[in-house]
Amino acid sequence: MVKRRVHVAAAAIVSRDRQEVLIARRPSTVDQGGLWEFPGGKLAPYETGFEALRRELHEELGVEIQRAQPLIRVHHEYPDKHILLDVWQVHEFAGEPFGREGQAVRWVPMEELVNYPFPAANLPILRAVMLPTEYLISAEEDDDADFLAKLERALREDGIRLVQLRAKTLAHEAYVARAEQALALCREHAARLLLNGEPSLLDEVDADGIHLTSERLMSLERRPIAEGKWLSASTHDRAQLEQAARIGCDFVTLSPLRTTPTHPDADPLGWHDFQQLVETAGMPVFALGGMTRYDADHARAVGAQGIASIRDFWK
Ligand SMILES: Nc1nc2c([nH]c(=O)n2[C@@H]2O[C@H](COP(=O)(O)OP(=O)(O)OP(=O)(O)O)[C@@H](O)[C@H]2O)c(=O)[nH]1
Ligand SMILES: [Mg+2]
Repeated sequence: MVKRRVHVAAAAIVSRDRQEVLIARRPSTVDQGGLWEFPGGKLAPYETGFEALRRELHEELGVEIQRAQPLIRVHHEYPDKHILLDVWQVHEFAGEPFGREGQAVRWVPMEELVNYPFPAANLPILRAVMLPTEYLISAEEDDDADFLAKLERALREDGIRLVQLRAKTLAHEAYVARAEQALALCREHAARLLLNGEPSLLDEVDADGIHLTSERLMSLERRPIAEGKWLSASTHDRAQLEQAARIGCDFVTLSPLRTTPTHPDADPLGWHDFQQLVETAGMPVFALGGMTRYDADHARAVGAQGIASIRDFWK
């Protein structure tokens, strides 16, 4: 049997302060009734995703979208159909949203989203909504004071909210000590800190998660940390992306987009191959390798969550 292919446009409407997101409950009489969802619906013939989004949000919530940006595309196999969820982050709209079709509609704080039952296809969307568009990877620094000053600047001036502590040259004790300091600073700025290293590091430092090197990623059989923590990984090709999905990574970096001074011999992916790999990744993907924040909009346009960088944020 050839499965029906359904293309759906859906909206993550995020409050101005980025603290809350609007969700709606599907009426109990329809497919997946009673579950919560991001408002939206199927594309009509000849409609683009964005046109469908505008029409559906008018029909379902009574609002007019003014500014939206692609957030994530999720392919999902339901028993009876293949569904493509084409999700947009809505930044500006006119009107006061309400359930025009009688459905419950609610603004929910980001960290409470996990308490609402969503369709199976929605997990990557929840992750994408909660993540920022910029992922800072820290540079090697010999001195703790220099390290903290640069991290503090990035948090304060660049508004960084997601940090990976990468420090290959530090011995274990020194790494743990630096991680404690970085964590305190990140907390002050409501930023999340992931530790690049062994998953067991979380037993020593109560950071927000672990970032796996691609080598460590490939050696694992299952997710090595609790669901409540974030798990990210470095990937470079389809096999690694598939492994990341298999063990339940929350998001990944995919590199190198461009050649960089740190990895001069690596073959760059370029935007075309990057886009193809991201399309079926099934989780948020940060573009890495020669990226600056000026690449973030383009990265989003080809399906990425945003950009990851050392150099652009480490000053
Ligand atoms: N809108 C929306 N649909 C979702 C989400 N997650 C998810 O699996 N779906 C599925 O995508 C499909 C979208 O259908 P829909 O019922 O919203 O479509 P629609 O508004 O055009 O409704 P209609 O067919 O009654 O006119 C359903 O099979 C639904 O279960 C989500 O977050 N938002
Ligand atoms: Mg709908």
